[in-house]
Amino acid sequence: MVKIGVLGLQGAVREHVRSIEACGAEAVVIKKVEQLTQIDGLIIPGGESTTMRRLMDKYGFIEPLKQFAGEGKPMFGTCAGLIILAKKIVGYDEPHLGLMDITVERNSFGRQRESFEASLAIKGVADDFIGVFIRAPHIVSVGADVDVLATYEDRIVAARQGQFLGCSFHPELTDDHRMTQYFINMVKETKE
Ligand SMILES: NC(=O)CC[C@H](N)C(=O)O
Repeated sequence: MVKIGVLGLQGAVREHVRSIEACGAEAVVIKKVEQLTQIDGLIIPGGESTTMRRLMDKYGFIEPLKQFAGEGKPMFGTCAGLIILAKKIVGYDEPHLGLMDITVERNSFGRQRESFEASLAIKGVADDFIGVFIRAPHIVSVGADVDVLATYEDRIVAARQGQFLGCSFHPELTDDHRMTQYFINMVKETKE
């Protein structure tokens, strides 16, 4: 069985654990760098990217996570986690992990739409996936190696670049676990 880590510093950690377990995989909440050796893939959850970054610095996660990626291990960033993975963030000089070749914009769906749900067609996942968006970022542009998986109102909201998967919405907050399953399949394929 593959072991999927969920970065457990801040945000929707338990919800991802529940979704991973619903898919029949083992979930490990990652609170210490040493735990990274136990897992085959990592989910960086939604929450608040600036707070998460502060805790990543405090607990020394930045370099070890870059190394984890360097080993080819799959990583999935959802919402704030997507911002953490991105190479560029609109309005900021420096990225966080800077691993996935995308530019993201934070809180980009406007104040009046702080949170909403939308039905999405996600390539390789589902034609009718309910995406829960909470102060969500969107992907402004992608590099040549990045596959756009879903758009909403002409904005990119899910993408994949080889070992990296990212989405603007929270795929762990409903009982539809197909997006989580898609990531688990990426992890299985990498492990084989
Ligand atoms: N639901 C979320 O993860 C929101 C992301 C948050 N707006 C941020 O910029 O980090």
